[in-house]
Amino acid sequence: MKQLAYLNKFFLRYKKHLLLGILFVSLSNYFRVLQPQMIRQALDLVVENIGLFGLLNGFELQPKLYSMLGKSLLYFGVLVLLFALLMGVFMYFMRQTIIVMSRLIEYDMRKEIFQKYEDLSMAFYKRNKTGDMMSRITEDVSKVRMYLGPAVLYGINLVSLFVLVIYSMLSVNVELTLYALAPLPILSVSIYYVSNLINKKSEIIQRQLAHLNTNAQEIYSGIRVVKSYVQEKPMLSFFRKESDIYREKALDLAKVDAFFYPLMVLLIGASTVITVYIGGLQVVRGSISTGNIAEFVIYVNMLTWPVTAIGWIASIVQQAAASQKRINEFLSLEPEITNHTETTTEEIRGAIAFEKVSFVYPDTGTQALKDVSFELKAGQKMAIIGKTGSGKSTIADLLVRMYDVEQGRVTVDGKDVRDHNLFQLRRAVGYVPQDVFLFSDTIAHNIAFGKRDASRETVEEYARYAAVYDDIMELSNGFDTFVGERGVTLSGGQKQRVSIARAFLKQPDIVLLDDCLSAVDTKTEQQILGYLSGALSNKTAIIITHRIYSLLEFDKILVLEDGRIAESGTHEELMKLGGYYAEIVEKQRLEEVDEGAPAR
Ligand SMILES: Nc1ncnc2c1ncn2[C@@H]1O[C@H](COP(=O)(O)OP(=O)(O)OP(=O)(O)O)[C@@H](O)[C@H]1O
Repeated sequence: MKQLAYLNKFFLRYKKHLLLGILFVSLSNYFRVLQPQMIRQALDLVVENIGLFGLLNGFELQPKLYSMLGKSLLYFGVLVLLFALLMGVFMYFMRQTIIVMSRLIEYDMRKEIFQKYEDLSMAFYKRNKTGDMMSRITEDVSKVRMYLGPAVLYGINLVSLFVLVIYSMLSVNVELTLYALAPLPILSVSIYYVSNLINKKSEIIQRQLAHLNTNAQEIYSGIRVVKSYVQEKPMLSFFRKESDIYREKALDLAKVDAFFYPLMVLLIGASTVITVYIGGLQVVRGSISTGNIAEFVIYVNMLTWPVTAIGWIASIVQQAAASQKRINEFLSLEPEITNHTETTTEEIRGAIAFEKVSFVYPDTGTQALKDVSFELKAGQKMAIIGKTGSGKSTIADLLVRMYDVEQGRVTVDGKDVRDHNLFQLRRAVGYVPQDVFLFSDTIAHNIAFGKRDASRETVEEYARYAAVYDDIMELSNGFDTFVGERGVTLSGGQKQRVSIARAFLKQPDIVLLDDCLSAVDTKTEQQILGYLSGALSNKTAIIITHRIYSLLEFDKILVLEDGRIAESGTHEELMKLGGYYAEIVEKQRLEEVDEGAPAR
């Protein structure tokens, strides 16, 4: 319950809805309780006049009494209808206030959680599974919404109806009230247990369904591997096994579910029988009227749903508290990477320095960089090469502050990256990460991702710089072609170039390309590098690569080995050194000779 206190700020924000809701619930119940009283009066009128009607048999007055009785009954009937109508109107308003309030809070909460997710750093994304994050923003919020809307609504309804009905019952007869209400607590407790059981079983089913979905999704994504290894049948039997488990659990739930209504009907039946029995004796004793029995039977039935709802509400509140606990866990997290600096008018020139930087990935404890130092003046170009896992991408991550260094310092224009305005710094860097990612949107929107207002001409211009224009024009809808989930309609090289266009369009002060020319042929590579050395000649660029680019004259080349700088210098210096770099250049030259390409 403590967890749900977090939601109070939302109740406060929408207090108008809540207060009006309470008012409408009470008014609706007021008119509801008036109805049995009208019925009691109508019944009493009939019972009282039956004897008189018999006595007047054969007399002229009998038809008059008949028509008078008919008119009175009609009057009561119209009143009951009118009250029912008023009750319905206020019921409509109560839903329009409380349920609307719950939807508005749900909307606010989703936005809040989404924003929190966006603020949290990369380390958070490494630690948590996407499915878990998704379920907190969807299922958990929906469960909390059930508390905010239906549970609050039925809770208010329960209290107001109880006060009104029990007051009306007690004012008729205390003893009959106690007898009539006796089975209701049993109903409430049993419903609580049954709905708890239903919820537990539903959760198991939900989990199994999620598992089934994940499996199916993975099989579809890896359909190429499945088909080429002829694993369709084993996959089907695996899916069937998981589906069988789901079916068993669903049937199990159906059994418990089937108990719900019979149990309710049984206990209401018990209440009605007791009311008629004890009420009948009271009528004989003369302490209540016959109409009171009917009135009580209606009251008891009126209380059935709210009493049933107690168990149901308790179960919803329990679930909402568990969900809110999970949501609060994320909301209370503080992002490791934060911005402490106001936006400045100062432009980033692009001088970069790493000063004795060592870095250990917090989640795995892997030491990725050890004592790395280098300096790059504004406008200089640098290549980083090295074996896989040597720490190249980590340098890029530290520069754009996906992580912060623990030892040493990373500076841009002589200022620690942590003292720069985070967003200005990131905006200044045109970063193409190694794992290229395109959104399920049109190619044009993907390219204009960093500058949403870019015109179509601009998008096309940058697509040309990234040497992907012709490829895009060959697609059926050109720049309006929709890129499917993770860009399935594009080849690896095309995806890389679309991401490069996206980075170039930002007109960055620092270009950071992480191994993003790997799936691109030599001619295209030359086109892109030509843009870098031409139009972007005064911009700083760091290119992480496995290949040596002969076209681009690098001011500095770093060779990383196991997180340390093993070699550093210009092409000529490193060639003279005769180390890893010279070895790679030689290997590449031989390959090019083999392929018949001109060697450098
Ligand atoms: N997010 C991460 N969490 C934990 N460890 C990581 C993470 N990213 C990289 N590492 C580890 O840090 C080390 C350096 O990785 P990095 O990605 O910087 O290498 P790389 O030189 O770019 O490799 P490649 O050429 O294969 O891309 C590796 O041992 C890797 O396993």
